[in-house]
Amino acid sequence: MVKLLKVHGSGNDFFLLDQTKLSEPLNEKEIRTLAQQMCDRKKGTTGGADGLLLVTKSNKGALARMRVINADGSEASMCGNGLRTVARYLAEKNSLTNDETFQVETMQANLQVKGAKQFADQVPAFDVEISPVSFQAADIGMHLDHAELQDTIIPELSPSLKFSAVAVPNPHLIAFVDHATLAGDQLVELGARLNSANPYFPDGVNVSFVEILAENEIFVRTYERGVGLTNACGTAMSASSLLYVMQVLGQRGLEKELRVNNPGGMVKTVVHQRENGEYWISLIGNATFVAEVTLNLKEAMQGNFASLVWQDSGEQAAYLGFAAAVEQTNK
Ligand SMILES: N[C@H](CCC[C@H](N)C(=O)O)C(=O)O
Repeated sequence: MVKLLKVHGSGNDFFLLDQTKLSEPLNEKEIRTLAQQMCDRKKGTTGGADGLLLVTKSNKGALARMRVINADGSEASMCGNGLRTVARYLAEKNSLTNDETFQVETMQANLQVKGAKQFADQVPAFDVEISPVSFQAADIGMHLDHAELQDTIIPELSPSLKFSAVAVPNPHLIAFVDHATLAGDQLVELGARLNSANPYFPDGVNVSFVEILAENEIFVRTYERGVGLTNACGTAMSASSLLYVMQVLGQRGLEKELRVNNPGGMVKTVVHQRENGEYWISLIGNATFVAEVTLNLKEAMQGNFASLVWQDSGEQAAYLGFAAAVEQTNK
């Protein structure tokens, strides 16, 4: 029997598995199969998840490495909401204090993480670095007639929406929209189209619609590659904050705390610029441990969850109270 955690950041939910605790680490095929079986929203007895987060040893001097496996078994380079929960897991595992900064290795970079002030009673929060940022079509996997895309109409995608594209390093396609468009069907239509066989983003892309609510406040809704519509996507909220600062606020938006609402709750972001001009983003939000899940990995890989034991942490009730209060202030 193996212990996993069911975790979430803004309702973007994952199973977290510490591979270093297994006597025999899973191979690539087993990892893919486990993610597909456990994340299935209909088959799993636990309601599934958006993905699987794997904690492994770092070979690049970080405290540990995080791998992100989407619900369909594909691997993402990063996960902002997931990284907050992995940061909390590692801080607790290594008995670190809340303000101690440490590094987590991800596919493209070692990222700085640290504890943050809790969002509410029993709603612990973490602050994680989102980087590297690139606007180059090649880094985004974008095959349109543009080397970069900033606030531009692309008739093949929509006759009226203006799109921007950025890798953070997950690939994101983002449009600022009005409320009706944010809430309408277009996001799912476009997300589904660009994440099945298509000439523009052959490897898929995370698609987000963003509504500006106030000077320091936006709402982001995302259709994720490898998953579908999610409650929230951390890298999408970071990418959207960056574009909002670049295209709307300008210099005065740098180093400023933004409030980013999403269907699963709310996070805060801060956009920074290094001396060499490169941008990076701080993503600050809840890191909730919903339950400890004990199961037999071999059985789970076959979609058999009969011997699974679910031990609730009680944190989710506190999170739901917080999310309800956020929704109330948004009305
Ligand atoms: N939900 C994650 C991102 C997953 C990205 C993934 N869907 C992909 O790029 O394939 C987040 O909080 O940042």
